[in-house]
Amino acid sequence: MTTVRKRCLNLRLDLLTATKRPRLCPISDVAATYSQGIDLLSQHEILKVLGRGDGGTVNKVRNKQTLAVYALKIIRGDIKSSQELDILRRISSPRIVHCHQIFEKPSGEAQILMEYMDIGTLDTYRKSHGHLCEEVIADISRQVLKGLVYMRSKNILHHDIKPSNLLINEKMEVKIIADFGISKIVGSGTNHCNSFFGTYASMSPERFDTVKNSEYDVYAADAWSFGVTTMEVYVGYYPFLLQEEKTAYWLALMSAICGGEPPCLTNSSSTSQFKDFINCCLQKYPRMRWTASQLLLHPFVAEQDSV
Ligand SMILES: Nc1ncnc2c1ncn2[C@@H]1O[C@H](COP(=O)(O)OP(=O)(O)OP(=O)(O)O)[C@@H](O)[C@H]1O
Repeated sequence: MTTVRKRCLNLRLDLLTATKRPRLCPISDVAATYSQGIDLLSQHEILKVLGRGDGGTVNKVRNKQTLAVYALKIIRGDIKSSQELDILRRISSPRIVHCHQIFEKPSGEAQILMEYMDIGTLDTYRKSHGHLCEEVIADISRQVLKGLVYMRSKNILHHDIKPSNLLINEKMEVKIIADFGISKIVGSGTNHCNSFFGTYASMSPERFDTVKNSEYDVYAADAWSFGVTTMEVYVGYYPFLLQEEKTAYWLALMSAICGGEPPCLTNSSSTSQFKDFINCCLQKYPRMRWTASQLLLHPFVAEQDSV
């Protein structure tokens, strides 16, 4: 059996039907407008396909009249879509990829017109730029944490924070991708941790524990995923050492996340502040883990944001 470092991407536990959908809270403000019966695809020229996810396809498009460039996500009608749209309607933050318009077809297809993030995902940015220094990581962290704090203020869990769900534009603004087919709106009476959507690799230990997880602050899961993301972007690989098991890969991943000690920065070139910051994110027990608001006050992030 070889020990390997392996990124587990896009693996989803197929428990959709076994999980109760959360009750929706009243929508307090509307960020995206509804396109009044106008098919957004017909108003735009497709320039290229930016990517394909579980929920649909994202295209780079240009408005035929204004020539403005956007990202247009086309979602097949499925169980995830309506909640994704509910969440999109709740959010408006400079730290979340902005959604301009939504159009729903009677067939169930939804079209979401978003701001175009020209640099791409943090994952591709890191791969093309090689090692990112602590200063850059601190700047990225600060922006993502502000996004998480905002989401919390709207009672939204992301549940899939990872490098490929963070987008960057040429101004080096980092925004959380509106991949909210996985996210949850927190209402009462629902166990939000008892949900295995999302990428295994970014899941916090308590999300694997269906017995105890209702005892914890559900938002702690996003802080953990943020910590794993930050460490991965810095060291350049997924930070858990996994025993490769051909028959039960997800069990190996679960045992690494739940059974072992959380990863930490051991290299002498990292500052003690950064090591401590990672340590605060990757606390195995959610009650010990810092919240996004607390992490924003950590010296690793706060000292460059003191104005
Ligand atoms: N606003 C945007 N600007 C630029 N590129 C985008 C934008 N939104 C998405 N993309 C690109 O499209 C890809 C697919 O995005 P999408 O949200 O559909 O799927 P995903 O998050 O990769 O997968 P899944 O939905 O299965 O989690 C992204 O990885 C990114 O490269």
